[in-house]
Amino acid sequence: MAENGDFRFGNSVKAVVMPNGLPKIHTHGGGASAENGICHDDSAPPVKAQTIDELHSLQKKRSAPTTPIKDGLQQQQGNAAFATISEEDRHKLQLQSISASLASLTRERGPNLVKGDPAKKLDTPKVTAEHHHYITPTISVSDSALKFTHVLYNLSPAELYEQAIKYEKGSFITSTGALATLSGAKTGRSPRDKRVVKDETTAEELWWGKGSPNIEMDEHTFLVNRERAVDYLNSLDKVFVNDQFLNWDPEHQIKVRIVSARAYHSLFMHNMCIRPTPEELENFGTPDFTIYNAGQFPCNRYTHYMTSSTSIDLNLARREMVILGTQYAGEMKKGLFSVMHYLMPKRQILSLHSGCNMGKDGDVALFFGLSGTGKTTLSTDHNRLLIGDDEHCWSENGISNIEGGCYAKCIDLSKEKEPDIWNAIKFGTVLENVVFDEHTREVDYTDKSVTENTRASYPIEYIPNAKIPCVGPQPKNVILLACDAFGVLPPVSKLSLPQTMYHFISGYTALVAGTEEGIKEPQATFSACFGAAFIMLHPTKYAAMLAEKMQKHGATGWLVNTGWSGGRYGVGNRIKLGYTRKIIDAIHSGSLLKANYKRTQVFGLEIPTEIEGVPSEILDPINTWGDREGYKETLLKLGSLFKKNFEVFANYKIGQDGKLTEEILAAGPNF
Ligand SMILES: Nc1ncnc2c1ncn2[C@@H]1O[C@H](COP(=O)(O)OP(=O)(O)OP(=O)(O)O)[C@@H](O)[C@H]1O
Ligand SMILES: O=C([O-])CC(=O)C(=O)O
Ligand SMILES: [Ca+2]
Ligand SMILES: [Mn+2]
Repeated sequence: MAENGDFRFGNSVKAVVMPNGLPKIHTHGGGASAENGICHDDSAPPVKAQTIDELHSLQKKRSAPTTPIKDGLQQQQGNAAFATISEEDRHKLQLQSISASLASLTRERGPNLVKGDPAKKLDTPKVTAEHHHYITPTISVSDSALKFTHVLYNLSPAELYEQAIKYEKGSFITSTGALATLSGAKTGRSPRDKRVVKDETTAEELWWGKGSPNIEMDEHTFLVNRERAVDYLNSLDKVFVNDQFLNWDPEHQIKVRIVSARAYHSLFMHNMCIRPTPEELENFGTPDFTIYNAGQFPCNRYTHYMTSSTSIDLNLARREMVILGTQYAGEMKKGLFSVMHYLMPKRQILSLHSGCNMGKDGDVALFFGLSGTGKTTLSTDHNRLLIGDDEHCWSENGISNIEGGCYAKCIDLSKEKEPDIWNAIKFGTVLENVVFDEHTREVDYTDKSVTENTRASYPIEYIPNAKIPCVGPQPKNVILLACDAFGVLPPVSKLSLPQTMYHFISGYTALVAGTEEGIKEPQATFSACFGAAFIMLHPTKYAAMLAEKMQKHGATGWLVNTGWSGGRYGVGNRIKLGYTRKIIDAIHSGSLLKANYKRTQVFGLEIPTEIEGVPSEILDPINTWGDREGYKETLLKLGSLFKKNFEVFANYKIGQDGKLTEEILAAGPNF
């Protein structure tokens, strides 16, 4: 026993004072422990290891089964070629595919890849190493051709936590188990740095010019940036690779690959995209779309078109996206959303910046709105099934979520008002840019020290009543959310179809720029289709599809103001979330459809006179303003902002005959 170097405390321990003054601990040799009836800690069976290394090797067992080997019959039926090959070959194919993704387009060969963490020394990296050959290697190899890049492929959240905490500054575990991270200098998206390759096809198909989010770049510049990102990624010791899916409708699902430099990015996408089962992963094959996220590595300002150190580049023909100079993870999520806004309409499927939930009776509601208007907050509803909080497709099959997770705003998050989101912030959840107590690691959700755009990204199944698979039937209600900081839009109005189209194309919200001190002017924002930053085609294309689908399926449109009441920002207050929830309940239940309505001035909106659980006097905003003149003035001001914004759309025809266009124009403010 003593020879093994262990020692134990007991009444037989003798202290002998050593020359250095410290007592030497002396223990009895074996056998004597039970003698005096004192239970020693060797009463448990001894550990089944002779060395520490051996002990550690016992701790981990091989990962859960890959697909069970299919029986002969299934194989004959042509059930996936992958099932017939050995695991080793399958890994080889996977590495080959990743090496092809990461290959430079100009060098003779792709990077040397090896699977696994470089920190875990592998005896024989050559065995699993894989590179992608273009032509036979020549003698003129560069240093980069000699090094290995480790691939951390579809790691689990636990593994990604370890990577983040060990290697990424600013990564911590919060008191509820979430992974707190910093996204670096950028804490939001950079729409002015998002470029799209303009080629013969996209020049025709996409929306370009004033108001469009598609800032052009040429193919060559894209390749320059792509090479820069790929070289950067290959220069690292390791890269993270996620192979995942988008769209819960199996008929229109796409396969995406995300190559990134940070565990934070890998965990974020693990949460946000649809997670493949081990079997689906084995049969993944070649991705339909690939993101190269070089994160902190900037673009070269000498490169044509570059106006800052950040560039987010989309190439639809190559089905690739390159991210340079921003670590904000939302860039990947919303970049893929842009891709869906191109691919889906080609298949007559409408892509939507909306939340979606479903009642127990199968009634589906969509929640449109710009950032911060309440899509996530209101679609996450304890009494209903959550289909998704941000991105959906509307097809002949019904509604399907594009994503596998949610991305909730956290500023001022409270357990009482948003219990489901609060409880979703646990192990596996990425918490971006929040501030926490350095000792207890309790998050202070009111703290805006890093940014106001603090976020939580979690898998959708963290919401207890998530609807898995995330699909639902044709929608019954289409709810347009606006956070009106002017305080003149009614808390709820029922819309005609042309009005729904008018407000969908307008895409209005108004937030306040600086919320810190003093009263600042609310800033009206108009963003076509409630998501101009992500659409690829002209807004009227999406609007026509929405009109056609709403008409066909008899959906009712609503406009809900989740913003100010009782005066503009600085005078009034934001409508209580509890009231907005009651309004939404009345829409879902169908009771609001049967209410009595009156028509408002200027916007011509139909507003109900009564809603259960909501004080009737707030339903018409004029009642809540002390200053009636101020109300009228502000209402007219907002009306003219709407008119001015809509001017650019006045000349477009919507739908086949253009009849709807006249009706839509007439459905705007009238004064
Ligand atoms: N009456 C209200 N209705 C809805 N949300 C409210 C209301 N009052 C305050 N809020 C707050 O407004 C915010 C709405 O943000 P939410 O995350 O739902 O935005 P979102 O529409 O999902 O935006 P994004 O597209 O950026 O994710 C939440 O922080 C919520 O607590
Ligand atoms: O994309 C983001 O950063 C967050 C989001 O959902 C939006 O802005 O609509
Ligand atoms: Ca959201
Ligand atoms: Mn969003």
